[in-house]
Amino acid sequence: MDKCIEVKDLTKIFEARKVVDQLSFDVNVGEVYGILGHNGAGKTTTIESILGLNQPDCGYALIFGKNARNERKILFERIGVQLQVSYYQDNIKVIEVCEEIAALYQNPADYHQLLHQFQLDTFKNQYVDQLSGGEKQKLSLVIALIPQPEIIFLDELTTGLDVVARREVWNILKNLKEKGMTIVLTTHYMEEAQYLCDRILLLKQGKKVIEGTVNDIMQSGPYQNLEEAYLTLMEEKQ
Ligand SMILES: Nc1ncnc2c1ncn2[C@@H]1O[C@H](COP(=O)(O)OP(=O)(O)OP(=O)(O)O)[C@@H](O)[C@H]1O
Repeated sequence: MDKCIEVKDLTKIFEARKVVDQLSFDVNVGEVYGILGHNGAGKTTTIESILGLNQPDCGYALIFGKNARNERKILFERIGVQLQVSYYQDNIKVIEVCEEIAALYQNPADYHQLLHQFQLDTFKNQYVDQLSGGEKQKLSLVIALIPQPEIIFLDELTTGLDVVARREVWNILKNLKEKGMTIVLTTHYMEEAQYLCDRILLLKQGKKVIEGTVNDIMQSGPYQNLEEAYLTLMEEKQ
């Protein structure tokens, strides 16, 4: 299997505390890879290191064999990103954000179609800061998909979505996976991880607890479901 992301001994220190601690893992092309862990486990920091948004103190992270800090321009066209906190210009409308983002890429997706797919048609002329939390989440996924990326990074994408919207997003992500897209996501929803992820990494205080398919993780103990496995494994590794 071809790997498109390689993380090796990644360590990030904030204020003398290792929030990511010698973390190593690979993501294969076409895989949905989920990073799970309690609040503050280091999930976002790991993604930010991979994306070159922070400088690791030790180790490295590569996308398509390249360091995102040094080769941002080359990687830019190939990656879509949705982060937990998105900043938009003041007084900008949904359609204007999409136009601006699309203008940055050589071969952007048809954002009208994406807005339609995410049922955001009716909000095209609404100001972004007037959108509900869930609508903003959906817009952030539209924006991540505009580059027609090969890999998308989704940081708690479905947090704040209602049950129906969450399932719609799951189906969209399944379709993207079927078309060969690689997806790296973080989530606090076990059901979501179980439904979407080919492999899962459990992270605790920046360290790998276990990595594998849902089946691998379930078979690592006498667990009834993924949530029980998660709670037990996270508890054990004190
Ligand atoms: N710029 C920073 N300066 C200092 N500490 C930071 C900084 N960024 C993150 N941290 C700390 O690093 C730890 C890991 O944060 P991170 O955002 O990666 O966690 P997370 O697993 O994504 O959590 P959550 O599930 O709550 O989103 C936290 O304790 C956080 O307070």
